[in-house]
This record gives sequence, structure tokens and C-alpha cells, in this order.
Amino acid sequence: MNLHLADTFTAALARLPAHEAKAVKSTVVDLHIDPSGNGLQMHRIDKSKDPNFWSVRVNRDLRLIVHKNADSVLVAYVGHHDPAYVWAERRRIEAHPRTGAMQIIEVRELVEETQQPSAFNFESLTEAPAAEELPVFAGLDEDQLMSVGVPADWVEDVRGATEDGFFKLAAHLPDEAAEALLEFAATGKLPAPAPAATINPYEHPDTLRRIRPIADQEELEQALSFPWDKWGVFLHPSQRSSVERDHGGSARVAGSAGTGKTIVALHRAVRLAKTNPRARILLTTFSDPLADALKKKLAVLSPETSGVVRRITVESFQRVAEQLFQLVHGARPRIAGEQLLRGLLKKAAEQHNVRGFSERFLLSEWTHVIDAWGIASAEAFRDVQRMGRKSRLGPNQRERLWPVFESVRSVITEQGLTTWATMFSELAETYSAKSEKPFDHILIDEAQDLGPAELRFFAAIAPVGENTLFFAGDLGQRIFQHPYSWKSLGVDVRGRSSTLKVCYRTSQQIRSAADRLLPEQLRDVDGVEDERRGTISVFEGPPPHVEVCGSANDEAAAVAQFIDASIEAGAAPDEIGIFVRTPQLVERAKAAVERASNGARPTISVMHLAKGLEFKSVVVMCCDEGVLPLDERVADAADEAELDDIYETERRLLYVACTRARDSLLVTGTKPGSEFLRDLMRERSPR
Ligand SMILES: Nc1ncnc2c1ncn2[C@@H]1O[C@H](COP(=O)(O)OP(=O)(O)OP(=O)(O)O)[C@@H](O)[C@H]1O
Repeated sequence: MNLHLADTFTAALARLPAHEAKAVKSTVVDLHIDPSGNGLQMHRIDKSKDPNFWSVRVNRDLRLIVHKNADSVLVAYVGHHDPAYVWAERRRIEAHPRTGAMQIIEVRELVEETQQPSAFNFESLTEAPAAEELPVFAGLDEDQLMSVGVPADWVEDVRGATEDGFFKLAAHLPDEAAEALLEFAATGKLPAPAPAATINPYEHPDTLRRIRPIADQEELEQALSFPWDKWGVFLHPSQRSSVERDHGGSARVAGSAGTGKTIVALHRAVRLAKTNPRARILLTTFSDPLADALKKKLAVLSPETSGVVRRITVESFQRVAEQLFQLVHGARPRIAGEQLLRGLLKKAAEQHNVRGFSERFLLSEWTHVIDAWGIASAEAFRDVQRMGRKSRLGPNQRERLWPVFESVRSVITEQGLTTWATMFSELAETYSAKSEKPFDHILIDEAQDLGPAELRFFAAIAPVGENTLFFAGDLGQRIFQHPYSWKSLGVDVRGRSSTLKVCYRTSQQIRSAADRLLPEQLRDVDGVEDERRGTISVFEGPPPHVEVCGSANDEAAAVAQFIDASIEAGAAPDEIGIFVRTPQLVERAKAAVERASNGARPTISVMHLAKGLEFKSVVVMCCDEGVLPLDERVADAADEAELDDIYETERRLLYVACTRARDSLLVTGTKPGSEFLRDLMRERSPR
């Protein structure tokens, strides 16, 4: 007999206090040892319309609700005696007649009976709506609705639902049906029906997003250890397919912010480690704090007893290179930092009497062209395409600039220093020549910000073969790198790229406002498309608030009020994040925080460090004219093309900051405010 766990059970378990949860876990372990439940006290729940619901006694008060048939036991819920029985009486669990997926269905008429009119006005969904509130799905017939998994008894409610009422109704529908309908509301198209299922309903991809088979003690341990981390156990079918698909070459998963790309990379690393117990796996990301966050999440996926975690190395790009450098050279690299480089560039420009180029331009040209591409001669600089640098730099300008870069390079070398890019490039050369590679599988998160030298490095330390290089990233969040062709460096993900479309982090309201900052379709230099249309969020929240204030003082008052309201609504101080464009603006954020009445100290950071983070409430402050886009950056633009590029990057920065929010977002500035704020507030015409 097989044991399965449902997400309704793990969610209920996560709500119990520790001592009760412990008792529940031990009962579930007993069930796993003997799923027939012979040694346990079991009672059929007579009042349920579904005859397969049983209760299992945990202690005097707690009951597990299980759904039993001839060859499997599904642990569906846990709760105190009466509410647990009520839960089972109001549900049935069955395979959907069209899709074949197992669904946990709320019995339609019992939901209606129990709704509080203020919380969920059933009539408003079914009565004739006002003219401006037309039913959204009236044009879809029963057959179409059933094809996406709407349970038969909910079809009429869906057909009568207005846009406003739909989110409340969606909470009662199986996820696949709710998502398909949201996609229809956003794009006017219903996703293609899944092919008629001939498989076991428990193996259906939509079943696996809520009901998971438990193969062994280790899987059970993992599922029970972190019941609140739903992503640890239940994946969206598109996430699962990115985790499980084998690829003959490099592959990529894309998707807007919060669609679970990192979650896919984590699960995929664990899957590869489990499939090949000898494999050496690297999971890497942009920065040390993000690598630390990955380490913590990895622990959710693999109980220590499994030994899997030890075989997965989790480090930032730079830390991986540093360690391999030490292995090759027997010493730590001495890196020339940005401060030193700025100074050297300034001095060299003065020495060579090169004027008319800002310090920022010189550093950017050094970082994104000279160093990134390993330009070592005046000829190479003359001929380089300056990929991603949109401004045209004529032959005379290049001739004048070269001595500056050349002398900076010699000073670095004379001082026994190196740069990150040089180190990545040199290691790439060393490892390209070796047949023995340090890792069997490499998974790279935040891949949109990989520089050319880093990409070359990872390609060189990966072996040739199946599943060796996997990238997770979002072109819409590229804020550190200029675009360039991955293919020209031997990394080709064309035909092996998939896009996630369900956003788990950010409410529908915040996500759709942030989406207005970016084009609906993005394409990388190699032509790989990232289609963002049709992305949906799985929950609703208040609309984001954009406030352009009369003065910094008024802005501080608005921010303080927002912090107070967030705390009152239940956010812990560390669940509130405040982002500003530059380090100089941190003081303005601090002044606002000090005015909050509850003494809360939320996280304050520059937008560039927002990457990968998430908070319940977010404030993006100081979005003034001249700050977003930043005047200094705009002043560097050599021509229209480069100006466009700077604008796009600054927009993406604001997008990254706004999409760190789960439930509430406040964006502020002082008058007249950043021009991007108008996009954030603008209604996008229906797609
Ligand atoms: N299948 C899932 N079930 C529940 N929650 C999920 C699932 N997948 C992802 N999440 C949650 O959604 C949030 C975003 O996930 P994740 O960080 O992987 O997204 P991302 O696409 O990498 O985001 P970003 O591009 O902004 O870094 C996290 O809180 C994660 O736990």
C-alpha cells in the first residue's frame, strides 16, 4: 500500500504548535510503516459525501484525516477533533473526469452554506452583474472549462464570475483551473487542454503539485521537517518538468521575478545528486549572501541523513573561482578592488592627458570591455565589437584611450595583483585544456548577470555531456552586465530554454504594476526569447501605492506611516525592506524609519543588492527626477543608443526592487518624481 501526503495536510501541520506537530509526525511515521493503519484507531467519517475519508487518532484531541482506497492512503489533513471532521465532511477527493488529475474538491453547496456574506458574496458571482462588471468567462462553455480542470459542480459559478469576484472564487478551485482562468483573464486565451490522461491519477503532473507519493523514510522525514516550506515538496508542473528534464547540452530556465527559478535550480541539484551518487555538483549564484540563502534552502530539501547536501557545493561565482585558483596556484589571488581601479584609471588618464571621458565611463569601459573580454593590445581594442556597449567609440578615441588601459594593466601586474575577470579568464584557459573537470554538473542562479569571463569560466570547468550546465535567470533583471552572445562563447541554450509563468512571491496587483516597467517580450543577443505575457500570480493583495510627495519631509512621513501600518498588519520588522538608488540616499531612508512610531528597524539597502531577496512589505524610496534614472549615468551616455541602454537598465533596477514585495508595496519620490513612476501607475491595455 502506498502512502501519499497532500499539501492541505502539510499546511495544517505547519499551523500546529511544536508539541502537537511532534505527535502528528510520529503518527504519520506509524502510518508509513503500516499504511493499512491496523495498529491505529481509525474511524470512517460517515457524514462526508466521500466514503473514503477516515479519521486517525493522534491523541485525545488531534485527528489525522486520511483518504483510503484499495492500494493507497493519502494523509489529507490534521486538526483538532471537530474542525478536522468538518474539513473532511466538506470535501471529496477524486480524479477529474477530463484531466485525470486527483483533486481535493470543496463541495460546492457546502461552501455556499458557510460563507459569511461579507467575506465571500456568492450571489455577487451568480447574480446579473452591473454592466461594467461583465462576467469574464461567460464565453467559455462547459467543455472548455472542464478541459482545464474546473470541477463539474463549479462550472456555473466560474461562468458567472466577474473580474472582481474571481479571485475569491479561485481560492476554492484546484490550482490548475485557477491558473488557467487567470491566464485567460490576462491574455484572452485558455491554455491548451492537457492530453487525455491515460496514466495513474497519482502520477498526473497536476496531482503532484498537491499530492506527493512518499517513497521512503528519507522523503517522509524531509516532507515533515519543513511543512511550512511548500516549495520543498510541491512543485508546479512546469517547475517539475524543468527539474526533471534531461538535456544533451546547456539548458536554461527563465521567468519573471518570483516564478521559482531558484527553487527549480535547488530541486534540480538535489535530483542530479540523487540520480548519480558519485556526482560532484556545483550550485552557484551571484553573491555570497545569495549563496548563503541557497545553502539554507538546500537543507530544506535534503535531510542531513541523506548525505546529498555534502555532495553539492554551494558558493558564489567569485568564491568558486577563488578556490580553484588556490588549487591551481597554491596561493590566494590578490584582487585589485574597484576603489583601486578607479584611482589607477584616473591617474593614468591624467598622465596620458586624456580628457573628455568621465571616471565612470573609464571604469565601465575597463570593466565591460577591456577586462571582461581580455583585450590585451591596441589592435584588439581597435577591432573589438564592444558588445553591449551601445555607444560608438571611433578609431581616434580608441587610440587615445588605449595607453590609459595599458598602463593600468601594467601597474596591476607589477603589483602582483589581478582582477576578477582576469582570474576567471585565466582559469577558463587552464581548465579548457584539462580533460579532468572539478564538477560533473553546474547549476547557475541569477545567470542574467554572468559576465563573459565568468561564463567562459563555468563552460570550461563543466565536462561535455548530459545535464552539465544549467542556468536560471531573468533577462528583465539584468542590472550588472551588458548583453553579449553566449553562443559566441560556446554556450548555446537555444531549444533548451523554458519559461515559468506562475509567480509565487508577489501579489497579482504588485506584479502586474511592476510588469509595466518592462517590455512584454525580451530577447537575448542569440535570439532566445523570454515571453513574459501570460504570467500570473497565485494570490491577491492591495494595489501598490505610488506617492510623489511635496518634500523629503512629507516622503519620510508617508514611509513611516507605511511601516507602522505594515507592522500593525502583522509584518515583523525584518519582513520589511526599504530600497534606495544610491548609498548616499540611505540616510534619507534612515530618517524616515526613525519617524516610525513602533521603533521598528527594517532592512535598508541599495536597489542593486535587492536581487534574490524577498519581504512581506517593501518601500522603494527617493524615486526622484535625477535619481531614477540616475543623472550621473545619463550624463555618461555618448549617444542616443547608449542613453536607451542606460534607461532600460535603470528601469530593470526599479523592477527588481519592486518585485521583492510579497503583499504590499509603497513607491515614493519627491516632486516631480521619476518618470518611471508614471509607467508603474499606467494601466496597460488588455493583452
Ligand atoms: N512550487 C512552489 N510552491 C510554493 N511556493 C513557491 C513555489 N515555487 C516558488 N515558491 C516561492 O516563491 C518565491 C520565489 O521563488 P524563487 O526565489 O525561486 O523565484 P525566482 O524566480 O528565483 O525569483 P527572482 O527572479 O526574483 O530571484 C519563494 O518564496 C519561493 O519559496
